[in-house]
Amino acid sequence: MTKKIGILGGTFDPPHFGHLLIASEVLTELQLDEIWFMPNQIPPHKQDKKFTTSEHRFNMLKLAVNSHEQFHIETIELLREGPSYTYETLKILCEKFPTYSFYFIIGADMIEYLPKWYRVEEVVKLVTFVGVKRPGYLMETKYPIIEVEVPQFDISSSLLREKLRLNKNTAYLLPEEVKRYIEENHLYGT
Ligand SMILES: Nc1ncnc2c1ncn2[C@@H]1O[C@H](COP(=O)(O)OP(=O)(O)OP(=O)(O)O)[C@@H](O)[C@H]1O
Ligand SMILES: O=C(O)c1ccc[n+]([C@@H]2O[C@H](COP(=O)([O-])O)[C@@H](O)[C@H]2O)c1
Repeated sequence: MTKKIGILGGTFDPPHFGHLLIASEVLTELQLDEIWFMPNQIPPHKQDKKFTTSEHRFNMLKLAVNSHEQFHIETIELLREGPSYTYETLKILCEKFPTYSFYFIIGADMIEYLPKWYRVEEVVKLVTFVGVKRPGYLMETKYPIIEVEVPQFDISSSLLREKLRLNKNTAYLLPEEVKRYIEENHLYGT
């Protein structure tokens, strides 16, 4: 069976409504069958930073995507040790699902960073990149990208980590279930 799959790769530390918004908009605009949220083990470009454990990031993502029947989690990168190079991942997924077409969703910050991706020239042959705007970043790139217009939402995991650390209001920025999980597990200084 052929399927059109959108992949949203990320660190999801924590997942927020910006992630869910772009996934939902791309799903409907491109008439995809499913979105696979794909948390990485070690983001290739942030190898020197510290992250919340894979287990907590996975659990939070599960709570975030639970209520949407076309949203799924792909754990391939979480199960692989070392930096999660997208090229390595996509090679495996394309072999495993030869009849699927993959659409890799990235925000404008990542579009700027694409020239530094490991074997990006090969990556563009494996997937269609779908770019979405993000406040403060340009959409310009020499790589082939489909742009999907989404309402811009100036929110990031870094902003949320900071707000949670300072015990500031996070209502309407992330799902309540995720917020509850963060508090119960005392993540981000809560
Ligand atoms: N508010 C947003 N608008 C558009 N794209 C977004 C938004 N938030 C995240 N993305 C995109 O989602 C993907 C995964 O992002 P990631 O999990 O790293 O979250 P982040 O908010 O960018 O995190 P951090 O602040 O820690 O860098 C990336 O392609 C990123 O560009
Ligand atoms: O493969 C690479 O070289 C590469 C470099 C930077 C980012 N990525 C991937 O791009 C996605 C978004 O990254 P991030 O850091 O915003 O979570 C995520 O799936 C990363 O693994 C991939």
